[in-house]
Amino acid sequence: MRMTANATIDPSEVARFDALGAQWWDPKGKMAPLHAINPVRLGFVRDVLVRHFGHDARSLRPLKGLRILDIGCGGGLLSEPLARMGADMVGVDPAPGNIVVAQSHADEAGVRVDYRQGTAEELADAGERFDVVLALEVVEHVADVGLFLRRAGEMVNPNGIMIVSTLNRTVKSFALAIVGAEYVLRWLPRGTHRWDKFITPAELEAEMGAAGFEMSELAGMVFDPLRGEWKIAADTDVNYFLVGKPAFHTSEG
Ligand SMILES: C[S@@+](CC[C@H](N)C(=O)[O-])C[C@H]1O[C@@H](n2cnc3c(N)ncnc32)[C@H](O)[C@@H]1O
Repeated sequence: MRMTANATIDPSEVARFDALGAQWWDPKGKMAPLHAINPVRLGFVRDVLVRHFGHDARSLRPLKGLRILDIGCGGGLLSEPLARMGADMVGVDPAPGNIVVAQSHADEAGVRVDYRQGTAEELADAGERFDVVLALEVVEHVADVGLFLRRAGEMVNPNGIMIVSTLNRTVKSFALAIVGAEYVLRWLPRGTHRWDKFITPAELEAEMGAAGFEMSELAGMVFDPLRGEWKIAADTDVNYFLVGKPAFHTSEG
């Protein structure tokens, strides 16, 4: 496997994702939790973007006209549906196996996504610019969160937006995301997450600030056991989203 040596890369993390292959798109496989949260997070991303850019939420292609970068795109679980919503999608991931899976799935589905094997840093160095930069469920797997966000942030247009989702570092997240999800329910393979790499919203906001972004929205995502589904909520104790706008350009979308 060829992998780019890079400051934000934790090679053992990337190797684990690289080995997933067909598991990426199996809703009952190792990535089942991502499939379970996908409708809710796609709805959240769509709503944030429609509001920010003043698009028509009822349109069949509400993201038309937006160039979006999905950093750490994995098998393409986000890139593909966002492309269906009309976005001009670029998906980047350092794991070559992920890009092979994502590309062949998109080809079979007839969806156009520009997938690239590489890192945020490489795209930033190449001068790429986007209306939207997404890093969903990625920062807890990178080697240097501050550097990752700075390089990702460089690619956001002045009127653009960055959305990051991750896991909070709380007693509750240790109980639910590590003990519950990996050991009791076995939703995820053991060792998928390291609790010490989780980041609190205040820490993430500070890192985003250092990258030149101010927080415009903080939202939690929780599992509703009565309905058996995930939903957006004020509770950020375990899973959460942080939306940031370039700090020097705050008033309009
Ligand atoms: C939990 S998966 C999330 C995949 C996708 N974002 C999603 O939510 O469906 C984490 C992904 O981040 C990628 N990754 C790890 N370190 C990275 C880095 N430094 N830069 C970009 N992506 C990275 C992994 O290869 C993996 O595909």
